Amino acid sequence: MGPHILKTDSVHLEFDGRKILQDIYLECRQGEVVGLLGRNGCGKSSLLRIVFGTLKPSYKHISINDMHIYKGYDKGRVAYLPQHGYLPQNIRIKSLAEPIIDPQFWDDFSNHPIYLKYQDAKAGELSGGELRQLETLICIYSRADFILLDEPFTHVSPVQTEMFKGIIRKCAKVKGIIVTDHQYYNILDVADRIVLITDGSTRAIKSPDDLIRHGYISHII
Ligand SMILES: Nc1ncnc2c1ncn2[C@@H]1O[C@H](COP(=O)(O)OP(=O)(O)OP(=O)(O)O)[C@@H](O)[C@H]1O
Repeated sequence: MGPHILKTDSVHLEFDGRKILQDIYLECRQGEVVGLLGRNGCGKSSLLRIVFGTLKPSYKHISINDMHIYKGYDKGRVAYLPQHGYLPQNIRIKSLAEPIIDPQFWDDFSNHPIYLKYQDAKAGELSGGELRQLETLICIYSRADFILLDEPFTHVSPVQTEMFKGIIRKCAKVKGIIVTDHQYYNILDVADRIVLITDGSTRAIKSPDDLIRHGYISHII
């Protein structure tokens, strides 16, 4: 069997009569990193939440290998790193992580310094940045076939960003990963393909110049 393919199509999302998403096609195959870009408020987080299953639009069609799925999180097929924390505060990190982490990546995860340091601590005992690091690692190394990452680079130091990019590339050898962040240069670096959301629609980006043409960046740094 070929690589699994997650397809998201025909999403229609409105808030209070305001159209947010209307002409969406987003595909992700196991083995690739798809970068999702777009201006503030264009609907990137909403789209990831729709794929994960925690936001219900008026219409959507989501499938894995052309089999319709209702909620990405069912059967753990899709994992999602939200912009804001998701780990419960009062359970030890070790107990939280063990059932979530993909066994093929357990050695990588469990030897990571942040896990070695905090495996017996509870989420509430970590600093904001440390917690973000740990949450991001747990999500990327999770058992899901498809990983959705919402702003993994935003609250971490440059050296952590480089480390995350390496882990994303490694895990994407066997998983499909969709990642969004306003650090677009890191997205351009880590992604195999770029999709931009503008005016409620997805557009395939072929070169950084397309990002200028669509008004997402004014120049390339
Ligand atoms: N629960 C809600 N009720 C009303 N409007 C909402 C709700 N959630 C999101 N929106 C609106 O939908 C639009 C898309 O929001 P979303 O968070 O998906 O954007 P985004 O592209 O992820 O933005 P950013 O880059 O700033 O994080 C925004 O205009 C936002 O105000």
